[in-house]
Amino acid sequence: MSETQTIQNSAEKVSGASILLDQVTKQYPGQAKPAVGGLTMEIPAGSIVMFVGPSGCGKTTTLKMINRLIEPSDGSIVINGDNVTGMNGDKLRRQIGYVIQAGGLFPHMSVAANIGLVPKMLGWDKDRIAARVDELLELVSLDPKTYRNRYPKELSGGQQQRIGVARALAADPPILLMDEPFGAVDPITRQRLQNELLNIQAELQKTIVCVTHDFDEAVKLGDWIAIFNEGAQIEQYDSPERILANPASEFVENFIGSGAGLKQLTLNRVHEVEQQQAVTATPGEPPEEIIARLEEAGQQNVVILDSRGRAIQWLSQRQLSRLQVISDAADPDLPLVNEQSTLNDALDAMLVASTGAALVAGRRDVFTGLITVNTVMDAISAGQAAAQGDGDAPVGLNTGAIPQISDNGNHNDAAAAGSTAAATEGTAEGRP
Ligand SMILES: Nc1ncnc2c1ncn2[C@@H]1O[C@H](COP(=O)(O)OP(=O)(O)OP(=O)(O)O)[C@@H](O)[C@H]1O
Repeated sequence: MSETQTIQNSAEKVSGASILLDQVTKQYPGQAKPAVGGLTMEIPAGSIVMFVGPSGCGKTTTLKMINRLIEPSDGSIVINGDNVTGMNGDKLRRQIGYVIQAGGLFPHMSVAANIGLVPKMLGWDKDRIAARVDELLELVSLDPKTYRNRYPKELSGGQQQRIGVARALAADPPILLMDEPFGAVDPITRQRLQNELLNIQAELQKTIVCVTHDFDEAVKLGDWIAIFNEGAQIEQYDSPERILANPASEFVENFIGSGAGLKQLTLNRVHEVEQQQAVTATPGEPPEEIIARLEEAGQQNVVILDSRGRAIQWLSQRQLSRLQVISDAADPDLPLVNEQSTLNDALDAMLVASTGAALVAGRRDVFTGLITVNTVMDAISAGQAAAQGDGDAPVGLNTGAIPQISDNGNHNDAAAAGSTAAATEGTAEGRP
């Protein structure tokens, strides 16, 4: 790939680019063993791939070789079919978003200047940069008027992290690399940021490679999870469902830890299951009219929505019958979940509120319906059954070149035989 080349976006809806690590090795000077040893790995366009594994196993080194912040000692990085190993590193990095813990923002630059950094380097004019900054602030759920002129120290940890994501997305790169992006925030903010990332991804379909220490985070965010052992040896590279249902080795079993059954709950998100419609009303509506509507619909409870369609109260017929007027006060204890929340989060919300259902909010927190305990239980059983099937995981191995793809789209027999032989010899092998 020449220095003037740019990464081409994939065809169709996916704006992400495919990445292939082709027999990549990193040997740091003075180290006995390579930090990354002969790693071959497909990262499909438009998917989220999570890197997990014990400390020092080579996750960050592998990530940083993709944008060549670390130069591989051997092997190549191929993006959308183009070998980028010889490309100018700075130019490559302007086309790959990079997010690190706590956002990695420049403290002396305003939010707008931080976000506009790469567009400015790319020579965009001022108006275009300003419009892009505002658009990205909206995307990460921060009001542009309030935040564009602030400095990083005037932001919470979660807000800094959002700006970090906005900055990485500024020039609309096809690839986003994230190194422990949510490591420095509290668990609730972390959950919210994870949900936001999933919302953004649903819209943008980037290729996201993310290093995390948190296996639950990997399960929640990943389309695919790569579990590495020392030297970036792949122990298993597969869907979260299948890793949980069929760990490839004792190492993976230990890594998942106890409670694999419960982790299944984090596999499904609220938007993937059916929601029940609810009777809704607005503040000021006469309670007796609402009761009449509930009776007609054969329902017990009504959801009160504010002027922006957000749920603020959830009242039973009995509560309604005692009220003169429906106020516009928001009940702080509502069992509220987001469409991107996991079923685990939804069950939690129901348990905390001692209710058999939770209220679901979609984009901009608009109420979309109810999720019930029964729906959650059914989804868990269905998920467990589905995880038993064989699927088409991307290739990940440390045993040589990527197997050739035959005309019918399968990896050919010779390569498959090679993989099997390697696996029998006890070499790390990503496909079960
Ligand atoms: N600049 C360097 N020089 C020499 N050795 C290094 C260098 N950077 C990393 N290493 C070594 O390479 C190995 C892999 O490090 P890397 O940071 O990629 O691991 P990691 O899996 O990301 O770890 P962690 O989860 O602790 O962040 C480690 O043994 C580390 O000590």
